[in-house]
Amino acid sequence: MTLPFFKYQGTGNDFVMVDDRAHRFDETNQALVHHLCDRRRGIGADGLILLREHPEYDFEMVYFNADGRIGSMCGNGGRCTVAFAKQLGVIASSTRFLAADGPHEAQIDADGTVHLRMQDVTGHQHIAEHDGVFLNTGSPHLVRFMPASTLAELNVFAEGRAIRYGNVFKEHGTNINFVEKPATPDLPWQVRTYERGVEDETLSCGTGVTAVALAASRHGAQSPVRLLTPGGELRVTFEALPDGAFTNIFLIGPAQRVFDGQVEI
Ligand SMILES: N[C@H](CCC[C@H](N)C(=O)O)C(=O)O
Repeated sequence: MTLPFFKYQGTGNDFVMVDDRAHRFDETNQALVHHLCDRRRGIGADGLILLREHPEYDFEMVYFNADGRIGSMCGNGGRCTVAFAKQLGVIASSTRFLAADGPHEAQIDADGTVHLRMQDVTGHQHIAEHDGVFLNTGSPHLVRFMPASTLAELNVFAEGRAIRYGNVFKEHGTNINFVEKPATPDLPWQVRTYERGVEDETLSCGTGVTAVALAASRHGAQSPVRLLTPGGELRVTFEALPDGAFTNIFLIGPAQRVFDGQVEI
């Protein structure tokens, strides 16, 4: 059997996109998703996304990590799914869709930039053992602020892996974002992320930079926050509430179609 697919990327976080409006893809088939995301034996991607019809929303986004596990939100994937929905003619330039963490709104500018509204974020936790702040922006994230000029040389794979499989997080896992504050406020915050489910550093993580922007607001960052990942620049806007929660959170950045094809399954 052949499966038609599209390949998208957002700041270097790449996804296999499947038009599954008819709900034919078996979402319990972890081995198949894992195979399709394999960079040597399959198409290759950090994750796979199904675009499905939904009775109350423009569409539903069903996200899987490269290891085949389903369940949490993906910010870069969300922007790519919005661009994909536009390509398919499912939406025009604005939409309301459903993802794993609930409803999202989004808009696409004429230049392809997608503004994706994220869920409100209510709490954050200091994790002393890992010298970081933990928050959930649709997916779980630890944010660790690094001393100046140390991020470029950091072994994100080794450091991230030690935290992800350490006592605090080993059961459910977490994504880990290492951050460097800019030397002057007009420059972007630099971020490198170890991603759960890929179990490696990726070029960019959308829910990750969202978590970084919110955590950085306690270190002087003001909305809009510019964030530079190895795969490119993203922006996050938000409103901080007096009780410590955040609302009106938007992740803003590009989403590009790379190629499409058919794969044997
Ligand atoms: N790359 C994604 C994050 C996926 C989250 C996933 N790695 C997990 O929490 O299991 C993003 O752009 O938000």
